[in-house]
Amino acid sequence: MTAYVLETDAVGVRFGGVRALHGVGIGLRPGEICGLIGPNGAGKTTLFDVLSGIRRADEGRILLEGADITRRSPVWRARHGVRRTFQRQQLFGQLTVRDHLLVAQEWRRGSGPARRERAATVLRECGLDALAQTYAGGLPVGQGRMVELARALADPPRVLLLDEPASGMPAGERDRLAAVVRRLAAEQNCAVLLVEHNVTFVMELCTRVVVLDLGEVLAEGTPAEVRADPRVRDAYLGTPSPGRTPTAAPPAAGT
Ligand SMILES: Nc1ncnc2c1ncn2[C@@H]1O[C@H](COP(=O)(O)OP(=O)(O)OP(=O)(O)O)[C@@H](O)[C@H]1O
Repeated sequence: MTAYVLETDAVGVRFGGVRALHGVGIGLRPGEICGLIGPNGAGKTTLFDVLSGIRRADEGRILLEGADITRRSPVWRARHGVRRTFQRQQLFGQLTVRDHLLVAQEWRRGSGPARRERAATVLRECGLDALAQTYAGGLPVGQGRMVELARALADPPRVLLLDEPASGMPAGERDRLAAVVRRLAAEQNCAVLLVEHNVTFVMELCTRVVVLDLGEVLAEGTPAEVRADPRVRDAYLGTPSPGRTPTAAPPAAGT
């Protein structure tokens, strides 16, 4: 029995001549918060697409608790607890915040009162109760991201993939986001994989970090190990060692 709840085995994806992912093998353990970082174009979103089933890998396999789910649809995966958010917000402007959480539970066909109670609990945990009746279309970006997180939690996930969840959030909301994610991992044993360009946020929140560069895993380890790795500094952290030009602008620190 594998220790991983979700893992990739030698995953490869090509876009014509571009090798977006090559031989990628990562594993997520229940209850861990893992950061996924790397320069623009490293393959982070493509990996999320493959994990959530939106894109089919050209090579390799995706395993959920050891079972091959490579050919399973995004809906199947979501119903088996693999949830994600997107880099670009995906809210329904004409629905209220609360309706987003009710719709997310619809497929279970549980009782209406139970779903409403669950929605109220999650809204409270995410600090959104005051916005329950607000239409999502008018929300500022940071609050919109929080609603996306709440929607992903409405039906408790086993794996949560968060694509730049803190972008556009003021510091106070970022703290709440971090608290919600920590509780989810610690209390519900959910595995969290988080793409984020705010390196300070990643290093503080995550227990492990995977670094992608040019479609391959460049390094992985604790935040301290990854920060100290000269290859990561060269490729991403913006402190190149002599003789190499960084492939991307240095990421924002603490913004
Ligand atoms: N639909 C597509 N068609 C062609 N090439 C693509 C497509 N999607 C991604 N790519 C290419 O695949 C590579 C990986 O892109 P991806 O978006 O996964 O990187 P990323 O690490 O998420 O980047 P960013 O940090 O900018 O979001 C890049 O070279 C990108 O240009």
